Amino acid sequence: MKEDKDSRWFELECVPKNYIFSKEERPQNLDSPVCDLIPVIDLAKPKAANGHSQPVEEIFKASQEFGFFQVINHGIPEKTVNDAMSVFKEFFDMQSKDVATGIVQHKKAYIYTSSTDYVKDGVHLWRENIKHPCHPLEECIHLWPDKPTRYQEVIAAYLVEIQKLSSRILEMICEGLGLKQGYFKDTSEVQLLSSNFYPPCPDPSLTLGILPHHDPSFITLLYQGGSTGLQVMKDGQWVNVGGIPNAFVVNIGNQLEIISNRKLKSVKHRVVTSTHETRLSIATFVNPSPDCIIEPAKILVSELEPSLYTASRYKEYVHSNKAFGDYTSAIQNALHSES
Ligand SMILES: O=C(O)CCC(=O)C(=O)O
Ligand SMILES: [Fe+2]
Repeated sequence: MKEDKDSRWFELECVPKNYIFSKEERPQNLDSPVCDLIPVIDLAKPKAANGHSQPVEEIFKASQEFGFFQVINHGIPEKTVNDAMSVFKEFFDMQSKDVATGIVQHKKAYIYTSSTDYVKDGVHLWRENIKHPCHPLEECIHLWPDKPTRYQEVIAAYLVEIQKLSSRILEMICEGLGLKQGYFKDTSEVQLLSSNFYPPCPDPSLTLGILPHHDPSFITLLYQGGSTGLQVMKDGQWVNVGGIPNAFVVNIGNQLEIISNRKLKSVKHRVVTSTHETRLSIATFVNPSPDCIIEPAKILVSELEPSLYTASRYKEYVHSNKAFGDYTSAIQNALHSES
């Protein structure tokens, strides 16, 4: 660590031992190119004269093949997104200056974890994170951080837009699957926000920003600015997702894989670090409501295509899979344990 007491945990010349993953878990081939096969879908494309509109078909194909796609011309104002990014930047900057900051803050209904959060066999991720529930929005807002002072207002505005965009995308997925319109309407909400700050790392070949995982959501909408670092598993290889400013990365989560009876894929992904780039991301999880029973849609099950999953209540699924990591219960119960 530098002598300067204002220096932050990542301002180092070498990676400390407790951030080094085992040889098997370390990323390899960090220099591989961006995978330009992951579709970038223009949501402003005109509707086709008959049949499905073009985005519906593109979204469906991408969700089958990659479980991931990016959307552009999505209608969320640039200012709303930029404001949210700058609030998170300020939030993470403030954490390092706040002497009272513990390793984990579980204040009100948000959970901040610093870089010294053991994730795997005593190894830390190269990141800081904040998570909080978002639904119902009016009940959640005042439980979020109140510093920076704009946090609650700016993030609420961002989530209103994300809710609209995610409903639109889910409707297109419905159409692609042949489910009736509004299939997800009353059972899906933007339930959880998780923002990550991944600073530059002296040796990215030793560290990870986030472990390989599947999302426990219907869909996840991720804003990553123009930065790189997100990798997706494709045919047994990690491939890089390109950084496109103003685009949202959308991925299919486990619950939609179940409902679609595996027509759509929930695909493993992770984040690797960079020597020179700071990555700031905002992930928003569109999840089923806690009491929703998740099972393959009846019309997608037949004698030829039998159900591949048994029904389970979403909240039970979340608890038994520790879907949101060590703080799963705290997150699920956040609204009822205000302190
Ligand atoms: O921070 C990122 O870019 C990835 C986040 C992610 O995959 C998640 O939170 O599930
Ligand atoms: Fe994820």
